[in-house]
Amino acid sequence: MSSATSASKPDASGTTPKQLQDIPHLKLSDGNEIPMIGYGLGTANFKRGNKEGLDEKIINDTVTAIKNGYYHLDCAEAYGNEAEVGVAIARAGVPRDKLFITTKTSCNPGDTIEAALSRSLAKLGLDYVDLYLIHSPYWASSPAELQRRWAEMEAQRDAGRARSIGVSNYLREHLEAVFAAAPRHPPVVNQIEYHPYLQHDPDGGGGLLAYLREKGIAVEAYSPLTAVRRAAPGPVDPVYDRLAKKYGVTAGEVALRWCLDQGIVAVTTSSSEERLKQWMTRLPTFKLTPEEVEEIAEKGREKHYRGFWTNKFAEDDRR
Ligand SMILES: NC(=O)c1ccc[n+]([C@@H]2O[C@H](COP(=O)([O-])OP(=O)(O)OC[C@H]3O[C@@H](n4cnc5c(N)ncnc54)[C@H](O)[C@@H]3O)[C@@H](O)[C@H]2O)c1
Ligand SMILES: OCCc1c[nH]c2ccccc12
Repeated sequence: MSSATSASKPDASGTTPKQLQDIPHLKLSDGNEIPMIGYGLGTANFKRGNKEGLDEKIINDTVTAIKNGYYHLDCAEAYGNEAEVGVAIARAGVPRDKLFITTKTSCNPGDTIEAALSRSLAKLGLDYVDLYLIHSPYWASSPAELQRRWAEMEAQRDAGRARSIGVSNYLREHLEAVFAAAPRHPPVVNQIEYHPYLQHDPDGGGGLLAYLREKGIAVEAYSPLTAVRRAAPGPVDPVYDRLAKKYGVTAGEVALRWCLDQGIVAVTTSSSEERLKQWMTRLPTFKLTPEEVEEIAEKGREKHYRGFWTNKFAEDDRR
């Protein structure tokens, strides 16, 4: 099973806040380590339309995030901004081995994983990614297709072009299909929407979290701030507010800590430098007790909300 560590990544660039040393890392079942706060490029910063040329705002926001210690970047070919991220990585000047870069393949019909990863690496200006994910299982029409694609993912890990490989938005049934083929390199991560109003096991997910634990698959939570924003107001508000007051932080920081304190990586985002700084400096300074984690979970189970992979994506609420 993957486990949280406080392993630090000492930095040589001089741009890193001291607090980065305290951002926890999670040990994945393949032995690699992932920073438990990720900066997402898929909501506030995805590229709208088929715009030609580089979007300077995306580049600048990403440089700002990296310079504030967000060394784990969550990209995808579908976000249309890997070239901007590549420029930002080069401009930020942080050594490659200090960064943790994830991207995702859409598994478009007629495409191969090898070709998709080659395109992503070229845009990112990298020769490997730290984590390569299959963005969703919804392109597949049979278990055999999921198995064939997974074998292609394994080949990329063997080739050293993806240090770790995983999936996103997979339900238990999709993972069972992958495991039925006895993979040589099982998925080490499932990136899923996760917050108090979508805890999966009571959501028809068929014991997804328990299954992930059993298989040693780490959870990455995307949209961890849903209960303080898209789905607010709701039953967790008074608990978030009480704990925010207790720890001298914002409700958003309590929401992020709720993931970390369950050993779950939080993939969040913001284009506000002030907020990014606040998260990076304050998140390592407090911890929820197991009772507080459970209190939020219990209140969260009173409401259901899913923002992504419904028939309609969450409203565009870029901030
Ligand atoms: N794999 C997938 O299918 C998938 C789906 C959705 C998102 N993602 C990834 O996860 C990342 C994060 O997703 P998200 O944006 O939904 O995460 P999130 O829930 O953390 O929301 C982040 C947003 O909340 C805003 N915000 C932060 N603090 C706030 C506050 N106190 N009050 C109000 N608003 C506040 C931010 O400015 C930002 O726009 C994406 O960029 C993407 O990389 C992946
Ligand atoms: O991963 C976030 C959801 C998503 C899937 N495909 C996209 C394309 C653009 C922006 C977001 C998404």
